[in-house]
Amino acid sequence: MRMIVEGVSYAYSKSKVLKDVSFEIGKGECIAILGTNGVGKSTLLKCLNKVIKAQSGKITVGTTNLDSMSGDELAKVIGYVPQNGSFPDSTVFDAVLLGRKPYIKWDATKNDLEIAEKVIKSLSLEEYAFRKVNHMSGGEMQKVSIARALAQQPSVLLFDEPTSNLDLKNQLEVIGIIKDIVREQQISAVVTMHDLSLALRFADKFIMMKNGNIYAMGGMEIITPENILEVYGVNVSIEEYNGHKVVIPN
Ligand SMILES: Nc1ncnc2c1ncn2[C@@H]1O[C@H](COP(=O)(O)OP(=O)(O)OP(=O)(O)O)[C@@H](O)[C@H]1O
Repeated sequence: MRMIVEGVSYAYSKSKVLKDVSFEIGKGECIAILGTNGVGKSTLLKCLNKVIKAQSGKITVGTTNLDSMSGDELAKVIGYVPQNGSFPDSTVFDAVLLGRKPYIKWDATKNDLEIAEKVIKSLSLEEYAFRKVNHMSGGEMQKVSIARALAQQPSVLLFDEPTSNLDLKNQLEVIGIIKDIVREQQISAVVTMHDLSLALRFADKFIMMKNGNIYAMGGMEIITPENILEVYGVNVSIEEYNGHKVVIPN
């Protein structure tokens, strides 16, 4: 479903973090949100999921304004994977099944259990399924968080640095899975990222943030040494290697 973000602003007490941010995400699109530490990427994701309420602006998914949705309605439409997700004291299977909560009326149905099982398999978490989630490593927990959001089957997925705790193989695997799901199910994903080369492999669109606003937005063509210097203050070269663009600090 299409998500339209119009003029979103947010301040924590007096410090303005987001200033009039507007953009759109189409079906089947992955957008990478880029920018320095503290620029407001996580704050933006939290506003998109109503974890915090934007002080001005409007966010619509399909034709529905987020403000008019109940908690369960919102959870069926938007899945959010925070930077450091927390879990109740449960097994991995039950933690993933929690993603089905907005759909469950009394007890989980066969369909809910099958969805949880399928998602666990797709993220290669089978061998952990009956382990306690709170006894897992940071990277394993990050995968469980992602699995829980996928089990929710939302139209828009929001990921806050989904690869920050993952090793190289898992980074590529998780990014690949997100991309495949977005394409196959024609949903949308908004992903904050620090690794520009990984973002270039993954995203269809990029938003570069600076000073609480969007500095540049568009396709791969906006990831230029000039924009990177302006946004991150670092001189880089962008080279092509094996068909992939990579960002190399000079
Ligand atoms: N709960 C809060 N109360 C007050 N200030 C906050 C709060 N959360 C974040 N901030 C401030 O808002 C600004 C934006 O934070 P945010 O977490 O959105 O940045 P970010 O771009 O996601 O950073 P990072 O890349 O380091 O994760 C920062 O200056 C941060 O210190």
